[in-house]
Amino acid sequence: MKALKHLNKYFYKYRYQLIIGILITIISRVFALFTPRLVGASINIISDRLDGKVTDAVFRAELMTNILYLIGAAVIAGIFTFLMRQTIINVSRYIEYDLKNEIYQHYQILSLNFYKSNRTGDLMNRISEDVGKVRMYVGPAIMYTMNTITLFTVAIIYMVSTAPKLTLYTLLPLPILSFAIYKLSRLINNRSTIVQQSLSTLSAYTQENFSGISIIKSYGIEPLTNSEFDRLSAENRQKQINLTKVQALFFPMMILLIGVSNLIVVYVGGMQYINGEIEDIGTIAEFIMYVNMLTWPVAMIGWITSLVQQAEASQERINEFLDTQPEIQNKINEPTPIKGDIEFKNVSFTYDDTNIEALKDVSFKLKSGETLAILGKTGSGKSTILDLIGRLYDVDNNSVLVDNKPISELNLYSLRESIGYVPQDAFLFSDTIKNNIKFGKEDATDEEVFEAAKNAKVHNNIIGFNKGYDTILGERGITLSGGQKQRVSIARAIIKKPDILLFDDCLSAVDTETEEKILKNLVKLTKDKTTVIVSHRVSSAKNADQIIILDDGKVIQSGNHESLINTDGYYKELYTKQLSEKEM
Ligand SMILES: Nc1ncnc2c1ncn2[C@@H]1O[C@H](COP(=O)(O)OP(=O)(O)OP(=O)(O)O)[C@@H](O)[C@H]1O
Repeated sequence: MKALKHLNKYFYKYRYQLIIGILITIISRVFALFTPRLVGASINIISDRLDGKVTDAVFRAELMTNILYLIGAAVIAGIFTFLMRQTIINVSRYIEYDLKNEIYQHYQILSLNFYKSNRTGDLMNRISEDVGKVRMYVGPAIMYTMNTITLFTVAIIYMVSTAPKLTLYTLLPLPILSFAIYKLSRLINNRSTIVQQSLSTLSAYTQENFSGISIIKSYGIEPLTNSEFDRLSAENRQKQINLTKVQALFFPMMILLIGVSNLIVVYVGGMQYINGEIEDIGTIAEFIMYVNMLTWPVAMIGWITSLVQQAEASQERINEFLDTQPEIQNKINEPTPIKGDIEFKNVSFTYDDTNIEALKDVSFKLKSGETLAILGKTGSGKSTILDLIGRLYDVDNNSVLVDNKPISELNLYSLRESIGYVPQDAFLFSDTIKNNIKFGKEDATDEEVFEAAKNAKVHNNIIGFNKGYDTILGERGITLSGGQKQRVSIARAIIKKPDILLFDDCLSAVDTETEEKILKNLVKLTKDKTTVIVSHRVSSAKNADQIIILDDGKVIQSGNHESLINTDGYYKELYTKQLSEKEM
């Protein structure tokens, strides 16, 4: 139960609703338990009438009163049972909502490394499946526990006061029932977990195939994917059948044990009545009703135990993530305005997970408003420099400085707010084009959106779509071309008007003519902004104040366009090669 302690703060938050819920549960059960007593009393009065002990008038009056009480008790018990669900189950839904938000907010602050070491499916599972299992503890488990305790306490008081010996015999099979249900529930849960796992394998496989459908079609491997799907599906079917087998045992077992209890009541109760140990025949009817009312809650004890065990396991998995501390911590609470000076002082950086030394002794200094272009072969460390400027990873020795301060001494959120980042693989959300651009500035007006799109040279493409800026992208909508995606992504960054702009090879899918036009616009827009452009093309770098060339994490050349084209080396070779390609 240690892991479930995490939920105590929520129980405290909803304490009043829970207390009311518990009181309502008690009231509903007390009223429900009037029924057996009233049925017993009604049979007794019938028996008395048959024996001539009461007059017809008394018989009619008493029977009628009992019937009215029975209806009244059933109605009240019904209303309170409704309210019981409305309070306790509602609280469980509130707690489920709060817990999901807590987990989601925590996910948001965790560092990139966390996302690399955990699979997306697992993150999703913990926030949906596991939270669902925890809710079963918060809601149904608590509700049925209260239900069982109240029902048991009141019923046993009534039963012992009526016929103590018969009570003992009646209750004998119940612990066996509870134990059997517990065992069965565990078996059911184990098998459902196996079914869940096989379902997620099946859906992960299907999802991946749908995403890569164009590859599957162009390679003509549909028969292969069909037979793999068939295999996974057959596996899942077998697991479902195994689960159904044990599930099918649940009700027969309950019916068997209720039957045995009923038999005991009829047999032992009948013998006691004949022997004169119990006075009224109505007691037997009353006890049969108790047995039937108690069987379900007793079975519940077994079920609840297994629910709590599952919730405990799920909460443990949730806590494992909630206890994970973000590697990148914000140490400064007050916002720090950012000017945009950037300096790398002999920066070396190794990725923990791969042990790849991506940067080796890299140094450069960029004043606010200046532009730096980074060129180099693939895998030479260019994107890593941008990641370090956005503090997606921390370097050990305070060697990355922004505004002359170690980057870790700036407010993390101020830093990130001041950055407009265009990644290498433009990611667009399944939303309208307009909202995708406004992502950079939520309160942007339509005019600002159009202007950003014009500067990114994508406006004309967008207005060419039937729904223009309201065109939905992604799975539910149209697919943009690689170059269009990159340009929407640029518009998203420039609409923000950030102090620092980071472009990661974001014009690679754009033809050179459009690139030229976008770069022209960017020169105007980034005049007073610190800009870092990663590229494989000289055309993107030539206007920069500074250019550095990386090779295997090291700076092998630096300078500006003029100086570099006059020096033998990577830049000059690239320039000559790209110039001749252009002329061809
Ligand atoms: N998140 C990461 N985790 C571990 N290793 C990484 C990570 N990102 C990059 N690397 C490694 O670090 C090295 C530098 O990668 P980086 O992405 O900075 O290169 P790049 O110059 O931007 O390459 P490209 O031009 O292909 O985009 C590569 O060897 C890469 O495999």
